[in-house]
Amino acid sequence: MASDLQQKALDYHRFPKAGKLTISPTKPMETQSDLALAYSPGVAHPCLAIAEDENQAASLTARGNLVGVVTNGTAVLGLGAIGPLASKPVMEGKAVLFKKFAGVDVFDIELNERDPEKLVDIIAAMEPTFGGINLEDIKAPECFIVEKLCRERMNIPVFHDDQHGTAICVAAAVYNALRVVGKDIGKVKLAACGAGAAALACLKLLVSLGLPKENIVVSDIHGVVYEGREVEMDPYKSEFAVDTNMRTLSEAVKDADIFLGCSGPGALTKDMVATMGERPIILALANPTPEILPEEVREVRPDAIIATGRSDYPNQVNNVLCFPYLFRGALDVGATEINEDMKIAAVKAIADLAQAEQSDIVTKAYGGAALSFGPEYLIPTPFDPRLYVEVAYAVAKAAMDSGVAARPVDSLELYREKLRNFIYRTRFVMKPVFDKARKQLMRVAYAEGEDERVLSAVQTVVDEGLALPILVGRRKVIEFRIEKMKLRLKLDRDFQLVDPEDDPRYREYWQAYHAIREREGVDPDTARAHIRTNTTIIGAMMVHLGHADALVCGTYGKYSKHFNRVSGIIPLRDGVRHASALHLLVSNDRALFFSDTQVREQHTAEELAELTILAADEVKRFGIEPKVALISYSNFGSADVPSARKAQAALKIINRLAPELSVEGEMKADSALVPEIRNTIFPNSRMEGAANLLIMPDLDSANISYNIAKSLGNGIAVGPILIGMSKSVHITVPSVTVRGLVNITAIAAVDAQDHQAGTMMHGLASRKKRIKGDG
Ligand SMILES: NC(=O)C1=CN([C@@H]2O[C@H](COP(=O)(O)OP(=O)(O)OC[C@H]3O[C@@H](n4cnc5c(N)ncnc54)[C@H](OP(=O)(O)O)[C@@H]3O)[C@@H](O)[C@H]2O)C=CC1
Ligand SMILES: CC(=O)C(=O)O
Ligand SMILES: [Mg+2]
Repeated sequence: MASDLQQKALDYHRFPKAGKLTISPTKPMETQSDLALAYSPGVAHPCLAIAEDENQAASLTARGNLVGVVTNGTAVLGLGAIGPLASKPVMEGKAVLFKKFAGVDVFDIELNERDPEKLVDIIAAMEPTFGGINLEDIKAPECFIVEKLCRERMNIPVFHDDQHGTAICVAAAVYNALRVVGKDIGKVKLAACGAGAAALACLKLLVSLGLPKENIVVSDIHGVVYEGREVEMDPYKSEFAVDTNMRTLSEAVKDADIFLGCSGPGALTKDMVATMGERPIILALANPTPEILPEEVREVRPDAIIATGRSDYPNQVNNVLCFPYLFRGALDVGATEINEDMKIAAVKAIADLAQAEQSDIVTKAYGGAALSFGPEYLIPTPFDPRLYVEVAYAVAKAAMDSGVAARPVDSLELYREKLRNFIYRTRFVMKPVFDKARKQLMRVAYAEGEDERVLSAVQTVVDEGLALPILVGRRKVIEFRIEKMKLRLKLDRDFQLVDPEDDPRYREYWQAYHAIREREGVDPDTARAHIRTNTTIIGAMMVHLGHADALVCGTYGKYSKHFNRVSGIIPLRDGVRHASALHLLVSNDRALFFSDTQVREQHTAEELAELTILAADEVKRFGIEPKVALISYSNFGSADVPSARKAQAALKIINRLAPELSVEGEMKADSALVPEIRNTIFPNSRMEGAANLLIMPDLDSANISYNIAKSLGNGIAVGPILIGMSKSVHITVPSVTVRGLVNITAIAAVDAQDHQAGTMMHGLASRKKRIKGDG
């Protein structure tokens, strides 16, 4: 297992390109004119503007979003002083986390310098380069000096992540854990193992939150840090020295309510844990190997609440929950430092997220109800997209309130909106769907099982544990292509096969198919021929007969043909008149849904209203609150054209059937997407902010606008998602990519789960019944 991880980690870093980072330009450099602007002579102008007013650097260069992750490699994770070069993978890792989780750019700087004062000189000299400095893995006590002097000398945030990032997450976890066990922070006893950067900062923050200092006993490698100790002491440790006869960690741990480990592997034993107080809280945070493993704790103390720094156990208390978002907030308002108010704001935001009542949207975003506040969920998971919004917002606000924001935002509400937009990029957009798909594996049939894109996608589906694939296709062809493509797929282990040329269910399928379609001109011979030759029909029959939970088809041929075949077998959902298709486009700053992009050429007002409600339900599956705009050539009655009248009528029906929906119209696309434009012409819009679901008047406009948006931007397309069917059937398009097939598989799987559980969103039938009931 360990060597498997080792090999995987080495391969991950080595291939396809060495390391984890690259630099990519944000401006075009295609023409001579670009060259003249980016470099000499044009570049002189931004230089002179900054020489005149240094604040201009924030808008003329990347500095305002650039953080230096700086180390000297003296306390690299729990690996010790392995040196600056060996620390580089960790620093590149931090850089990737900054970028992926919070859009912050990072240069990782590994310095060959152990002398704290010289280190400060080097770091301070880099101030013109950066908007902030994240000190990393510099050992105590030098790190305290480095941080203090840098903060004094520099006018940008300097933050030692191992101290304060860890402390913020620990404080949030302890605060929540105490709530779970019903203990008072003012009365608990804490034993700390490790008296370095992380441990001492955690203790300071906990004391400032009300944990009495006299209730804390700290140990390091030499045992308890007591008053009068002379071995390996420094002023920072001395602050926590207590007047006690205890000399060992075992003595300190006895009857303690909390163990805080920021030391090294295996420092806490089962025997020690056995002596702790009732319902002990154990934070074993050394990385990569904690002070004790959760399973060892459970052997002796099943009543314990356990957190580690690792991602493979529940309750990952790791500074990754904090540093990307804290810097996001600080940079966005040009904070000159990170002060106590900003840290406390981050603690509160993180703690509140785990405790927050989860709306059905958030529950869906986490793939079901599993994550509810309690012993196994004290603190949000690192992939929780809400961290980005809530922590950055809280920190930016605290910076502004405490007067350290050099560039305060005009409106905190608009700022929050901007943060929300960031997280809805594909990684986050698809994640809730992927998580839910993994929870209960569905059997997904692929009608074009011989297609190489399908085979590649199925490899990913198997690797990521998203579904149980069933390939429809000829055995020989599939086996040959798997071999040729060097895939690792194995029949029966990884996927099931339905071979149209040789399947024992042939007779059952054609007879059932004939029974469905005998009054539509399908005689037994035609039924036999269809089942022998048409894989979409086979796939749809599998779903109909319960041999598969979902169908994915459409990698070749016309959408309408696939749709006609599928809809001849799988009826519409109760209360739905017509199926429709939804496309999602995820760009850098937003997730935008378009409907109906594939199915019907024209819609009546009633049909438009119904497809809007169904599409909005689908949007909620992504954990996104739909904001719907009915798009037209006309802006709120500015033109008397049929599409405008249709949208106006549809809006009335939607308001009656789904009064809770945030929907407006009719409006032009720019009014929908740019609230400032809409507000000047129609200030009383019921839908606030930018729309994320665009309902187009007809198929042409939906498909054309979606394709233009897709081609112009660098957005990632998801879909089409077929909505309105009574079972999970999804028809993709011939241009689909492998990633697109993986995405639609997860969507089909989740759709199938909801159909099986009967948890499709409110639906039209129940809405219509309710309206009738209301009279
Ligand atoms: N989960 C998280 O988010 C984070 C976890 N950490 C982890 O915390 C640990 C310490 O990091 P950091 O504070 O930056 O490093 P420092 O080098 O500043 O401090 C390490 C401290 O741990 C003590 N220590 C080491 N091994 C043992 C042991 N076996 N028993 C008792 N004490 C021990 C050292 O004692 P002495 O002074 O006597 O050498 C020192 O006091 C690392 O494992 C790191 O991975 C750190 C930051 C964040
Ligand atoms: C997480 C981290 O920063 C550490 O273990 O050092
Ligand atoms: Mg660290």
